[in-house]
Amino acid sequence: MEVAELDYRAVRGSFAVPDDLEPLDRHPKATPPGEAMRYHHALCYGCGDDAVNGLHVVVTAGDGVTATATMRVAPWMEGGPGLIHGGILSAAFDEVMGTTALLIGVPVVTGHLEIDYARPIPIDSSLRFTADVLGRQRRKVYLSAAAHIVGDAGELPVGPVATSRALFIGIDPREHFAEHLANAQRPDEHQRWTKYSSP
Ligand SMILES: CCCCCCCC/C=C\CCCCCCCC(=O)SCCNC(=O)CCNC(=O)[C@H](O)C(C)(C)COP(=O)(O)OP(=O)(O)OC[C@H]1O[C@@H](n2cnc3c(N)ncnc32)[C@H](O)[C@@H]1OP(=O)(O)O
Repeated sequence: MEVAELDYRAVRGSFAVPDDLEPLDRHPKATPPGEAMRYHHALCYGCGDDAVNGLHVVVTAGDGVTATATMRVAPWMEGGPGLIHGGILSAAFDEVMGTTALLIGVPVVTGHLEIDYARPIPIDSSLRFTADVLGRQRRKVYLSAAAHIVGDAGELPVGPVATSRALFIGIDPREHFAEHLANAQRPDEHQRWTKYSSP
């Protein structure tokens, strides 16, 4: 089978925050600071309580357009011996920032995500994330985040173990997810997001 060559000039991915950002407001109904942000469904790979193979990230709203999050690095997340797999960490950043964007009242999907891996992250670590909405332009929402290993006494070390930046794109969930709903593990749970009834 012939494999089409990827034209890298056509790849849109880049992270550059534009100069002419629109004013950013915390949505009046956003989760109050200090409370858990629970917007996804119970089987969400990133945050769902019922996702047996999930990350179980817990995101907590902060002040303004910021949030914090926690995740324990479980043994099944191993990549290099004794260390977290880099793709798992990127999924955690994706979840944290995609949820943080909801503070401005815009449901989003990831358009571009980039990670800098600064230090190895051991299995059994507790990670603490901080995330900020940097700005928006039309449907484009720009975020950054950092991860620290929480010490035994709950303290944070000086430098982050990883940092991330991402561009998320605002969507209408009813439109965006409609044609894929039949593949959901529990299609009935998504009725509030979709305008079509499940099969
Ligand atoms: C059923 C119920 C579920 C319950 C939850 C419902 C509520 C949802 C709430 C919250 C969910 C949050 C979940 C957070 C955690 C997980 C997040 C993920 O992992 S999401 C999965 C991975 N991401 C995708 O699967 C996207 C796949 N891509 C697409 O679907 C499209 O490409 C999409 C929607 C992103 C954009 O397509 P277009 O046709 O709508 O819009 P265009 O015009 O192409 O882009 C809009 C603007 O964005 C720029 N843009 C788009 N992609 C870009 C990129 N990669 N790099 C740079 N710019 C990009 C464009 O240049 C354009 O910019 P200009 O306004 O013209 O300036």
